[in-house]
Amino acid sequence: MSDGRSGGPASFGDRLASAVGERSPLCVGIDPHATTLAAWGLGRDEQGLTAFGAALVDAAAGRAAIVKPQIAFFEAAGVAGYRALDATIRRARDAGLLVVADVKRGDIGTTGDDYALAWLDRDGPFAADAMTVSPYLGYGSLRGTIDVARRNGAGVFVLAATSNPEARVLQTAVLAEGPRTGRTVAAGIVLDVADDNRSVGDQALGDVGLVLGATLHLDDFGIDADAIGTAPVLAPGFGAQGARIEDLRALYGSRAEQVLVSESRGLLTDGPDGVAALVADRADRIVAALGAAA
Ligand SMILES: O=C(O)c1cc(=O)[nH]c(=O)n1[C@@H]1O[C@H](COP(=O)(O)O)[C@@H](O)[C@H]1O
Repeated sequence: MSDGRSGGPASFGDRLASAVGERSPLCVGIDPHATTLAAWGLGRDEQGLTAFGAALVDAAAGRAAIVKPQIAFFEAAGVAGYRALDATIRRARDAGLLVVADVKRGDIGTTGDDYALAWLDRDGPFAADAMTVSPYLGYGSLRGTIDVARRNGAGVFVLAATSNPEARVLQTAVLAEGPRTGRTVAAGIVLDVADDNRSVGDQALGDVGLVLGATLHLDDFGIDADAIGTAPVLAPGFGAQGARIEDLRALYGSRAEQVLVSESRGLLTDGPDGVAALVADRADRIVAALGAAA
């Protein structure tokens, strides 16, 4: 890994910007659902999960910036699943892909620090480039996690407005105290993340990203797209959950260029041999959507 300006590892934001520029802002979800494994003739065991991961990684290589293994589907197979996950992450890194571990971790500070070391330490067991984290124990509880990430040239994606409909009542609630009084919970998180990225200078993309689902309208959550600042946006919800790549600009406005279009099940419909064509289709459609007038 090349050195960054401070002599440490290159930042996640800079590495992500390069990966997007070289390939595309597509994030290929690696979600080995039991039903898909069965349909593909694979077992929910080390061999089957490793084969699934390899098919997705090989299809993503050269076209996607990043892959996102959903840890739940590996964890469901226990220790064997974690061995398959390890093989999948290594294969992705060897292919030049960035990896965001979709673990949705979040705990009190001292506990959170060890989650971060487990997933993001460059010499740690998984050494992913980024992980998803939940701020619902308070944004401040993520401080140690973000510090570990930055020290390792890694990043985090903070859940702000998630794609699932049942999140809305919580994430649109209005804060009654603190510096973000009067803002929605989701908008408060967006502002906290933007401040965090601003605090480390002038990277084109920050190391602290946001999860803003593509199934919702930012306005409905009280979020102003400009407030996102330099945060990269992980946007699940395309494909199986109904969002359309063609709506990228309508959904994310001034920040559409910072969005990682994330799709999982939608890339699995044509079997292992069909993934590469679907990945290419999505990458082309993103380029077309971003090329279209705002
Ligand atoms: O953090 C995520 O990736 C995530 C956040 C969110 O708001 N909604 C969401 O669906 N996800 C994840 O994104 C993936 C979506 O999968 P598909 O609906 O099959 O494309 C799953 O792994 C989800 O856990």
